[in-house]
Amino acid sequence: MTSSIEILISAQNVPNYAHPGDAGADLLSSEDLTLAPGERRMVGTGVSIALPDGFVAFVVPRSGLAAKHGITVVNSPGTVDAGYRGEIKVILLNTDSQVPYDIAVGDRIAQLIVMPVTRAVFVPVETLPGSHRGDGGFGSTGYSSPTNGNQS
Ligand SMILES: O=c1ccn([C@H]2C[C@H](O)[C@@H](COP(=O)(O)OP(=O)(O)OP(=O)(O)O)O2)c(=O)[nH]1
Ligand SMILES: [Mg+2]
Repeated sequence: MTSSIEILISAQNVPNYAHPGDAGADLLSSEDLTLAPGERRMVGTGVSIALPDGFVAFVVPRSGLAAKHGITVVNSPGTVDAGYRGEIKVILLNTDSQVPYDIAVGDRIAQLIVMPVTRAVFVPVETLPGSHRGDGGFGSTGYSSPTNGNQS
């Protein structure tokens, strides 16, 4: 069962969840523009929100735009802090090297995911406690299926 919270919003177009249970509510462009091949642009949404303390909103790409047109969000996930009251902007990138992409007012350009967030109290120490993984990372476990014995 999906939980929900009320979020105060000031918006020309309120973000909408396309289906019950969707994690992302679609953000609409407040501008007409064309993204040239390879162009990066900060695009307005006309949306400002007042997130309750203890929540964050992430601006993330739409998979359809990415798969069909190579349009992505450069800083994905874009972080909207609880205290931010400005307009949510989407930093779009046209990754296609040849085809421009037209955006009209009202087009769904990205989606917003609201999540609870935990703040850390960082405690500096000389030595960290050990762990099974240790400092292995960046492909240390290999790439093929771990069941076929080939760890390369
Ligand atoms: O995709 C994004 C990312 C951020 N923001 C807004 C909300 C966020 O709270 C604020 C600052 O974002 P962030 O902390 O990622 O950017 P910064 O470069 O660290 O800026 P600042 O110094 O203002 O924190 O900008 C957006 O509207 N869209
Ligand atoms: Mg910041």
